[in-house]
Amino acid sequence: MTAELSPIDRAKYAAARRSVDFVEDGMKLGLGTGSTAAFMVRALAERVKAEGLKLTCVATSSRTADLARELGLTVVGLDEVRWLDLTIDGADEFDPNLNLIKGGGAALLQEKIVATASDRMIVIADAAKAVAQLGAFPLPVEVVPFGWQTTKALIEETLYSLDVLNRDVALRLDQGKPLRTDEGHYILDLDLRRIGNPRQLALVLNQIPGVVENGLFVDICDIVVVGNGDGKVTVRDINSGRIEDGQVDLGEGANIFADLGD
Ligand SMILES: O=C[C@H](O)[C@H](O)[C@H](O)COP(=O)(O)O
Repeated sequence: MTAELSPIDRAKYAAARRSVDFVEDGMKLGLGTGSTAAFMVRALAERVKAEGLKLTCVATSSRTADLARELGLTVVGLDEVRWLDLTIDGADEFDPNLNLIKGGGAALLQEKIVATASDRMIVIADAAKAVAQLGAFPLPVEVVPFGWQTTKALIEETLYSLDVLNRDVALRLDQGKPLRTDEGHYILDLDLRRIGNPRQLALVLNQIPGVVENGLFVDICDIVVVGNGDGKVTVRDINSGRIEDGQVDLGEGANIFADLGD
């Protein structure tokens, strides 16, 4: 079954599978959004079933909440628990300092709130998401629909004042209409090619009226678990500097992949 999966999906599964080893009984857990996070939710549900773990989960999107509930996980609102032990989520890019671009799946707002309210954040990714400098992936910025074109112009002016050379800003569409986030906002994708100073850009963008949040996660992620198509995984902890290599048995994913219909 796993042989039919693309190498990228095997890499995502490997990272996801390894990440759930960090989950302990009784934890309050943040569940990320996206294809890698979906593998994690499935791997987590298998562990919960097999070991009878008692977990309280907070989802970062309606999609993740639906999937987690469907798989029998207990999902509550963030305000019911206030603080989480751990959040596991995907990313669109991560740099050597474990700063991230997130929001490719339009869930960056809830993702940032949940990750910030967690003792630790683990990012799970295939190796292609590792970059020397953030920015090849267009940076998602969530804006309110009211006056969004004015907000877009203000963002462009701000990028100009920061000497950002490439500053293409595009409204994200879904079937020809502006994509709406779970909160009803729009997403502007900033194609910047290179982000020299993610901390500065994140702060400046959030000063612009109409901007709700941006997809730069600076100093939020603690651990990255990087998966490869052959099941090899590397765990890197930015706080301790520890790097650990391991291997995930891709055959263990057979149930999960079968559920996906692959
Ligand atoms: O809004 C979506 C999230 O930030 C995702 O975690 C991110 O886009 C990575 O998604 P995927 O695992 O599908 O590449």
